[in-house]
Amino acid sequence: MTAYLKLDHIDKTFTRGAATTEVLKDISLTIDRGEYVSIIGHSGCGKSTLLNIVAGLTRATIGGVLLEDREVNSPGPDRAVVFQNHSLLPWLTVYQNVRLGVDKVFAKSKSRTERHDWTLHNLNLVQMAHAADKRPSEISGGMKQRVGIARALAMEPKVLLLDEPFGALDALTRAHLQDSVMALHQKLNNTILMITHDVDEAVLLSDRIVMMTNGPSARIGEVLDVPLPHPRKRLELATNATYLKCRQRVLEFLYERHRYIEAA
Ligand SMILES: Nc1ncnc2c1ncn2[C@@H]1O[C@H](COP(=O)(O)OP(=O)(O)OP(=O)(O)O)[C@@H](O)[C@H]1O
Repeated sequence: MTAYLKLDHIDKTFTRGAATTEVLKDISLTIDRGEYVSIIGHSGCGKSTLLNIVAGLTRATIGGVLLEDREVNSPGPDRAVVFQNHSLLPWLTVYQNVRLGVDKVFAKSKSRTERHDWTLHNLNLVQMAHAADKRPSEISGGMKQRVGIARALAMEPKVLLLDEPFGALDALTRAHLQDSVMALHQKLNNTILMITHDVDEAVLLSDRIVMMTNGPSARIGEVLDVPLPHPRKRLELATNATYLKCRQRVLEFLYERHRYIEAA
């Protein structure tokens, strides 16, 4: 069986003038359809660079990405990205922000009425249909992230790329949104690749956690399976032995074996 998403021997070197920095070294990973995979690692190790390569926003120096056996060379609606800072267009309403993507992707395959219904359907999925006519400045940070997720889902991507989607939110809003993303994953069974700094978030949400070593020349240090059945409930997991073991394993990797050393 071929991999759904394959990161194949990726190296990435940035060059500025005479200076070159090798950020990623020989990254290989395969992700199955419907899997939720998180990438965790210290600041600056190259997580966003890797996600951008999968998104097609940055080219790998060596190696590449295959999605259903097709090489990824540019951005496309089959790989929708949700960034830490929502990136909604401020002059458009919530509805229009989602509709814009829907019109772009489904201009030929859906009628106007279908595109309207599909936009509302996706706003409903993230419980934001009630704010359809509001502008981004009129809604909270958590709500903006929900709209960003609706916009991404509305493109029916093969892979959803989440770049620290909860990073800018307060703890409670973050927990609510994590629960929503878990519920959406249960319902839609989408394939998700997420970057996070947060160990609990990684264990709570993921089927597998990819741990990166520190840069430069960051590699995949370890991949951990999280064998907890879905749906998961955060309160029950707090005392679950498997959860605690996974959490401990990631903490050991990050804070013992691959401690972050501040540049001098
Ligand atoms: N366009 C670029 N040109 C040169 N260097 C870059 C470029 N983009 C990223 N880098 C460098 O690559 C390294 C990895 O950056 P990246 O943002 O991918 O790390 P990260 O793990 O996502 O960090 P954080 O967790 O802090 O967001 C950093 O040293 C960064 O300075």
